[in-house]
Amino acid sequence: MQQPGRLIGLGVGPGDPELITVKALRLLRESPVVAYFVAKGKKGNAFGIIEGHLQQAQTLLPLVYPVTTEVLPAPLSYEQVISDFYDSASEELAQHLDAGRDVAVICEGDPFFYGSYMYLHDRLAERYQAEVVPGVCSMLGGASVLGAPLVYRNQSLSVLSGVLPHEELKRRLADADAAVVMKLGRNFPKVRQVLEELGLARRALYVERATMANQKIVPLDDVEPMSSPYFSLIIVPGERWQG
Ligand SMILES: C[C@@]1(CC(=O)O)C2=NC(=C\c3[nH]c(c(CCC(=O)O)c3CC(=O)O)Cc3[nH]c(c(CC(=O)O)c3CCC(=O)O)/C=C3\N/C(=C\2)[C@@H](CCC(=O)O)[C@]3(C)CC(=O)O)/[C@H]1CCC(=O)O
Ligand SMILES: C[S@@+](CC[C@H](N)C(=O)[O-])C[C@H]1O[C@@H](n2cnc3c(N)ncnc32)[C@H](O)[C@@H]1O
Repeated sequence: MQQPGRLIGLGVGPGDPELITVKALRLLRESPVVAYFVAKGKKGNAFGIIEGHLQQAQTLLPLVYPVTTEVLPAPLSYEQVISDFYDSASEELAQHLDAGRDVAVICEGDPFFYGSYMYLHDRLAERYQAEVVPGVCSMLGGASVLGAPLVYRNQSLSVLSGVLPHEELKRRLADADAAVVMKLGRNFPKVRQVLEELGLARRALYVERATMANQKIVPLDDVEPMSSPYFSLIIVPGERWQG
């Protein structure tokens, strides 16, 4: 019987192509099938990071999100559409794995840090051998380009989703020594408002597409509310410790 292929979750870092690990690069080059998530009509951030390393013989498997920001007509629900999408993407991968081919799923940043790969992993890792290669995640790429040490001594770091409702975000930020707020995009105006209400806006730093060629660092006050892209984050660094 044919030995099944390996499922490989491959972190490729936050954007700068030099921030990929030696191991990820080796496994990328060795994988006959390379899968990647991508929004409709876009090139894919993860794909853009590694495309220069691809060889002709490799099979490319774009996994195109059926929806990211679009409003769905009733009776479709976002959760159902997304869950069906992960089911069918998993089956597509399973066909290659059953045929003995390794599949590398390339992931922007780290695969297990808010990565879509997790949903494939949850569906497939019990059936196939799975290997995950960590990547430099966006908040660490962000801290480095912002020149912002994150946490000193005994401080704790809160990683928050900008999708949280106003009051919950406020409660969690009020308690945090240091924080990273992910998933800005349309959530940006709410997040900035919360930071202002807590008196944290002056400490907060904002970056779009950290470490990518089109990276943009803008003072929080100057960000156009509706122009913040999904690939942006805010860091509230821990108070400097006079060590
Ligand atoms: C709905 C929404 C809300 C939310 O974030 O919760 C959401 N994505 C939104 C927008 C959006 N997503 C993307 C773009 C194009 C970006 C561009 O190309 O510039 C845009 C913006 C646009 O389309 O304009 C692409 C994308 N998405 C993910 C990755 C990375 C990866 O998968 O690794 C990549 C890059 C792939 C690549 O290119 O490499 C991953 C995730 N995105 C999810 C949800 C989760 C999956 C669904 C689920 O299961 O719920 C998951 C897994 C995160 C998770 O589960 O935490 C939010 C609407 C917010 C709003 O309303 O404004
Ligand atoms: C679906 S999560 C993917 C996170 C990724 N797996 C990681 O390890 O960072 C997408 C969110 O990560 C953040 N993000 C990812 N890459 C980024 C980058 N290069 N610059 C700024 N934010 C980024 C944004 O907050 C975005 O909404």
